[in-house]
Amino acid sequence: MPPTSRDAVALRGVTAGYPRRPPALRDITARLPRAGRTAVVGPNGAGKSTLLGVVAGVLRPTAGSVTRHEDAGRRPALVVQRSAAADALPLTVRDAVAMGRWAHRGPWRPLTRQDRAVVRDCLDRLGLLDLAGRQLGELSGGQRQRALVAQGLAQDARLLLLDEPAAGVDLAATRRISAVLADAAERGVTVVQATHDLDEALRADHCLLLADGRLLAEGPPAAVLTPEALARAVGLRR
Ligand SMILES: Nc1ncnc2c1ncn2[C@@H]1O[C@H](COP(=O)(O)OP(=O)(O)OP(=O)(O)O)[C@@H](O)[C@H]1O
Repeated sequence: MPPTSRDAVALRGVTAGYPRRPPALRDITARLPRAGRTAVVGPNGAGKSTLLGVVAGVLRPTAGSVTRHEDAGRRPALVVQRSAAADALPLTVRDAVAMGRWAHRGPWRPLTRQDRAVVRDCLDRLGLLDLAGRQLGELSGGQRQRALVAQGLAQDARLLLLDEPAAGVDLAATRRISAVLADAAERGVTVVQATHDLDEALRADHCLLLADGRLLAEGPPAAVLTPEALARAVGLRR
């Protein structure tokens, strides 16, 4: 089904990539349905992170267009995988989540009572209240990952983009993140997540399957993630 204005985001013929490299995405036409969860699936190097960057507006396509239909002046929230730079900063978990509110207040502005309530709620939803005073750099990988998801949630964006939010996270935390994202979608947020977890992808409302920078299939996850399509994606079948 081609993209329509009822979708949160429409990509049309998008080609994008990095300087002096062949395109990481080639001629992608796809839709991201509003107030639902979209899973972006594909092998390493398929272009999932690049697609999230293009949708977030941090990477400009070299051809084609990305239309975000429900921005209304609000920036999308992009949750990337943990970075060494963020880990090195002297931040508590609460500080890191509070930075999510900068999207509303501007950097370094004092938080309002409402901001603090949002931060507390996001910490609670990710099971981080007990860790709120700890330094981000002291957390385990999975705990830090939850803190980054909480920071994304605190931005209160209409469009929440997450790059493998459950990478390196244990089963209980994976379920918690999944439930938090489902809840956000029910509240009207358009949630898009890159994932290698096929069970998680099957819980989404919509799925994009990428391989080698191209869109192999798009639609309901169960229809997209067939054994044949997955074999094609990893190059086991033409
Ligand atoms: N900053 C960058 N500079 C140059 N090339 C990059 C950069 N980031 C990604 N690439 C290249 O773009 C292609 C797509 O990478 P991308 O990170 O989007 O894939 P992915 O599907 O997210 O992979 P993974 O599952 O490993 O996270 C790869 O060939 C990769 O080497």
